[in-house]
Amino acid sequence: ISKSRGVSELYKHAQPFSFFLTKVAGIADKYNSTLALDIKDILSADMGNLVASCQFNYMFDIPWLIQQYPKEFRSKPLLIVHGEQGPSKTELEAEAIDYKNIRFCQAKLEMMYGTHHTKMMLLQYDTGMRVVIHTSNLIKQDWHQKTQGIWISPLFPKMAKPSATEGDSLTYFKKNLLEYVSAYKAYQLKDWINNISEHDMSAARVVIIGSVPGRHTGDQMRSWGHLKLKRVLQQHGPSNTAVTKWPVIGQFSSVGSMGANKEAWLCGEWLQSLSAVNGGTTLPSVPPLQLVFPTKDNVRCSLEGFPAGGSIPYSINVAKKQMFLHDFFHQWRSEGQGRSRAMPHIKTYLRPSPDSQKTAWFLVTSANLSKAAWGALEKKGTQLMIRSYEIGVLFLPKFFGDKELFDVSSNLELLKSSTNVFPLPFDLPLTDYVKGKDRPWLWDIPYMDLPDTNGNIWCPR
Ligand SMILES: O=C(O)CCC(=O)Nc1ccc(C(=O)O)c(C(=O)O)c1
Repeated sequence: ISKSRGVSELYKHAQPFSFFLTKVAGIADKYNSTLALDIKDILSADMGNLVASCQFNYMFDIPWLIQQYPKEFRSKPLLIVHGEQGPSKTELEAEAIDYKNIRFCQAKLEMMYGTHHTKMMLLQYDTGMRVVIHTSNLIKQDWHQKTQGIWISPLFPKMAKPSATEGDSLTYFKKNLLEYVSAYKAYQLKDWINNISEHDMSAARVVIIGSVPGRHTGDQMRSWGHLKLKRVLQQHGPSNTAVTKWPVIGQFSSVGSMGANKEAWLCGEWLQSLSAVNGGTTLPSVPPLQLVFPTKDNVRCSLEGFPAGGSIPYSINVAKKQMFLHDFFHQWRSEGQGRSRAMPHIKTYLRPSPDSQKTAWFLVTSANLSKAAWGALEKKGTQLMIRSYEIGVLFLPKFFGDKELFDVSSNLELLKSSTNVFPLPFDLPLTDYVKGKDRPWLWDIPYMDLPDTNGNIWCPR
C-alpha cells in the first residue's frame, strides 16, 4: 500500500474531529501515517488552490515559511500577523524584503508581558476558505520532533453576498472568529474580516475560545479567556451528575506566576471555570486537578535532548515561588501515539472519566497555564484582565452527534480501527512524577549530572 497517503485521504480519515498532531521525525512511520500532518500537507494543493493566506503566529522564519508552500503558491499574497515591537519588528520585516507578496500586521500589545501567542492560518482558495488553528511556531524546529496540535476546518464555501450573521454554525464559529479578528482593530485585517463574512461557516462544529489583551468588563468579560470557556460549559457542557468527581486535566508547555497559593488563582478562579457544568450551578466543591508538564528527565531523554527545553520556558525564578503547583504535575507520556520522546508544545485541557475511557470535552489551544493567557479577575470580579492573544477550539460531544460524552484513546491502533473515538495526544491514566527523583523541567538552570540523547549537558546563560 502507498506509504504516503494523499493529504485529502488523511484529512477524510480524521473526520469528524479534524484534530491532528504534527509529524515527528525519527519515530516509526505508523505513528506519522494517520492523524498526523506536516505544514507542507496543510498548505498543499490537495487542500485547495490557494489565492491568498494570513498567518497569525508568535515566531516566524520567513524564508523557511515560504518554502513550506507549494512552488505555485509562493507568490500569493501573504499577511503576517505578529506581536513584534521596535528593533525585532524591523528585523522581522527585513526578512521579507525580497518577498513582494508579504505584508505585515503588528498586533498591539499594550499590556506589559503580553505576547501574540495565537497560531492560526486563514487560507483563501478559489473555491472557498479554510481556517487552521494550531500550536506550532512558523519555524522548522516546531515541526520537527515535538508534539503539536492542529485543527483544520471544513472547506467553507463562498456566499452570494457577505454577512456577519448569515452562514454561521450552531457553535457561533463565524461570529466568534469575526469578533476575534476585529478585536485587533488593525486596518491590515479589514480585507480578511470581509473575507470571513463572505463565507458560509455553518459546517463548523467546534467552539472558538480566544483571548485578546485588555481589561474586559460587562458582556465582554464572558467573551474571552476562562470566563468564555465557563459560559460555554454552562450552556453546552456535561450535566453535573455526569461528571461528579471527574478530574480536570491541564497540559501545557509553559507556566506563568500563579501567586502565593492554589486558592489565589489556580483553584479559586481558573479551575472554577474549567469545572463548570450545564445549567451553571456552581459546584459545592471543585473537582480534582491534574496537570501534565515534562520532567527534567522527560526532556533529557527526548528526541531533541536538552534543546527541547528551549521551547519549554519555565523559569526557576517563577517556579521557586510556587512549589505547591508541582504537586499537581504528571509526566509527559504518549506511548499510544509514539510520542513519549516528542516533547509537548501542544496545549490541551479536558475533563476525562476516572476510568480514562471518556471525556466530557476537549480543548486544544495556544494558551499555557498563565494568567496572561486565560485572564485574571480584578475589581471584585467585575473585570477580566488578559495580557496575551490566544486562540483554541473546544470539542463538545453535543455538536458531534447526539451524545453527552466522547470515547477517547491515545492508542493509534485502536484509533485507526474505529470511528468517532477522540484521539488523545497523551496517555491516560497519567503517570506520576517519581517521588524524590523527578523535578519539573526548568529552562534556566544547568543539568550536568547525566547526558541527554545527544550526549550533551545543559548549561544555559
Ligand atoms: O506565557 C507566560 O506567561 C510565560 C512565558 C511564556 O510562556 N512565553 C512563551 C512565549 C512563546 C511561546 C510560543 O512558543 O508561542 C510559548 C509557548 O508556546 O510555550 C511561551
